[in-house]
Amino acid sequence: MKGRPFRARMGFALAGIRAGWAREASFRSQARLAAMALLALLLLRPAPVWWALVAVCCAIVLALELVNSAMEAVIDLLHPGVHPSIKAAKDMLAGAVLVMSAAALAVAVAMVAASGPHFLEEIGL
Ligand SMILES: Nc1ncnc2c1ncn2[C@@H]1O[C@H](COP(=O)(O)OP(=O)(O)OP(=O)(O)O)[C@@H](O)[C@H]1O
Repeated sequence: MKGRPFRARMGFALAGIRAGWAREASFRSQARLAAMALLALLLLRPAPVWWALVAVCCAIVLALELVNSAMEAVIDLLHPGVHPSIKAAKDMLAGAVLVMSAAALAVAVAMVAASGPHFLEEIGL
């Protein structure tokens, strides 16, 4: 299975994103929030650094969500039963997504605070 051509590996990665979308409601919710962030960027048109910051935050949250789902799937396959260590592992994975989501929210608030006044001025308010 190793050493496949780049095109095939890209296909696997896209299939992974499609699987995350199809199987995980939380991935779909985070993807919708990322789309709203893009809309806010298009409306507010802040400095380029904000585009980069928001893009990196959205990408990390979505990537963590995929890692979370992948780990959960493997854990459930390897050990279908209930176990306190599995609870700890799954809760830590969820915690990782929460930590990054909080950071992304902070960046979004800072971006709106920084570029909101300029936007209101532009539209005459
Ligand atoms: N096999 C298990 N053993 C022990 N605790 C588990 C196990 N599976 C899930 N849990 C715990 O039960 C709680 C709910 O987990 P569950 O996976 O149902 O919901 P979730 O974390 O919201 O995931 P999802 O996003 O897939 O709905 C969590 O605290 C989780 O750690």
